[in-house]
Amino acid sequence: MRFSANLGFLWADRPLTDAVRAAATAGFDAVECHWPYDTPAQDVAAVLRETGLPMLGLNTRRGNVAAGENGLSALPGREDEARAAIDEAIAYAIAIGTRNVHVMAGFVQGEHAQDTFLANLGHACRQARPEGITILIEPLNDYDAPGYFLQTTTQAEALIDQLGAPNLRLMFDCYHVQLMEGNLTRRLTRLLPKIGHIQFASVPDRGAPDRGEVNFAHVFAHIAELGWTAPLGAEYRPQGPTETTLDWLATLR
Ligand SMILES: O=C(O)[C@H](O)C(=O)CO
Ligand SMILES: [Mg+2]
Repeated sequence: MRFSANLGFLWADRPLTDAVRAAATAGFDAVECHWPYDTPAQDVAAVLRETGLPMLGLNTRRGNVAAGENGLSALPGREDEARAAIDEAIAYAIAIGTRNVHVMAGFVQGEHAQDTFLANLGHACRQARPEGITILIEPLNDYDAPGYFLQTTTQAEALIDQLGAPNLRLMFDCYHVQLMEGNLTRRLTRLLPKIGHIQFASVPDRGAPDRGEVNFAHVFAHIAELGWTAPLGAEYRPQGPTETTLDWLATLR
């Protein structure tokens, strides 16, 4: 199994460039991040060259974070901002060689939200495709992100089918999926052709994967049996310094 350190949570107390170095030292095979925009892309590109780690993915900006926003792309009336955030994310991804951009939907419900999300995703897929970039959508659980537009893999699958863009895929975060829908291994098997990236954390406390209600040794073995070889994203909140939470890296590899 290969693993990617999600630097939105792991080593989140360090500048992004130092966090990349820490992930390389700890033995990760790749990194991914949430919102890298405060760090110049050329600095990130340089540290990725230095360490040899790929940055697998990044997110579009959330909007007005102080006002509690968590993405713009399903918000009716905010299309210009949403598309600017998408274009910015794709440009940043190109600059650092990242192949996945997660387009964040936002807190909103309803039919207009669905139409808006589909239209903005269409824009994202069209912009990203010539660059070889995949657009990801990720269902978030309703306990941590109440009212988020995209909450289940069933909903994400319907959106992917409806848009029909070859470079639109599902970010399957085992943590969110277990909380909302469960049945992880059957769901991974069925959805595999539509999955662009897989993430994990213990459930329900979003800690390291060697605890909680999900047996990740079993889930990871199943993912390997399915033929998935890309690094899996460790997106958990370390309780204490990240280095002290990495025993699982040796045992689950
Ligand atoms: O929270 C998550 O699971 C995400 O992967 C993310 O990118 C930020 O919401
Ligand atoms: Mg996630």
